[in-house]
Amino acid sequence: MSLALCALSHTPVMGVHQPADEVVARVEAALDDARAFVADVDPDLVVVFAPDHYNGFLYDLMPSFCIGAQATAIGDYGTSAGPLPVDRAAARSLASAVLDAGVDVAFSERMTVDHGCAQPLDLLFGGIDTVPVVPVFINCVAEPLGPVSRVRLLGEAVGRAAAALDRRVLLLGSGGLSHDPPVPRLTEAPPEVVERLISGRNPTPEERAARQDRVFDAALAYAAGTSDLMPLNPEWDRRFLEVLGGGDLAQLDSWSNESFVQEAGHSSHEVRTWIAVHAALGAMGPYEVRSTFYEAIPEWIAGFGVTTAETRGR
Ligand SMILES: O=C(O)CCc1cccc(O)c1O
Ligand SMILES: [Fe+2]
Repeated sequence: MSLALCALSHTPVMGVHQPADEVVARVEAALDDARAFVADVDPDLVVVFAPDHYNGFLYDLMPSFCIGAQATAIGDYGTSAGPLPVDRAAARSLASAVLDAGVDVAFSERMTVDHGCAQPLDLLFGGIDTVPVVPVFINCVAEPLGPVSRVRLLGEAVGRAAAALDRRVLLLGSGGLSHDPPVPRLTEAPPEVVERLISGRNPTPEERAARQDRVFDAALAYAAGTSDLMPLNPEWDRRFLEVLGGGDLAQLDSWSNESFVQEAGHSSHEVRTWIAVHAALGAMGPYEVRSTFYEAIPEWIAGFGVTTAETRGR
């Protein structure tokens, strides 16, 4: 058995409105490093920890965490659509081990995932259907959210269970870092938007296009400096990455949910996926970061990071 880690930011604006050529080249080089790392690991199972943006998980029933045994990607923002090749037996075994460990993860035989899950698979594997996966949803946007300590415990439980599978497992995290894109919030949205957050599954193609265009327009304004979206916070991002690299993840338990929002924006909660993969890898002993990249990219509304890591000594 072996565990390896790759965590990366996602952003729907990638490839649509590009930053300067040299920024794109640096990101491409970081992704090349990550792809080489993943090719070397040659995983036969990818456990992908991903948030959702009111596509698969809405307020009709919002779990904190959910493991999928069957899952379909919606193909938003040009990411791959269709069924994920979920290893159902592995999904069941991870879910029961996590429940045994005292973390009340939800379980789905009809999970829907969006770009949060599909984009990292597209970027690293060239599609969503090239390697068996187990998707693990982590609620990162729909307040109220539990404390990050629970995400750490989820990650540790998944890591121990994944290590017991006797497979070459890649722990893949998707999201963050600091960013505050225009995602509506239940407590502030007008009634028709609230209704969409509760029961707006399967929008029409026109509704989906309008939503995506709003995000693209917001990115253009943000890059032009004419937006009132909160700025990225590269200092916060680097501090966060340093804690993860150091391996003492319990340090994050004192970071309040409010502090994430105030310092790094609402969607910085997406770093919950990074905490989970590092906790999962760390559950089997000390780890070493193999490559790390960070750049604040306003054009993509993203504190953009790419990290690879594996168990020390491997
Ligand atoms: O579609 C949405 O609701 C939000 C899209 C979105 C935009 C910028 C950065 C992200 O991480 C992200 O997910
Ligand atoms: Fe996101």
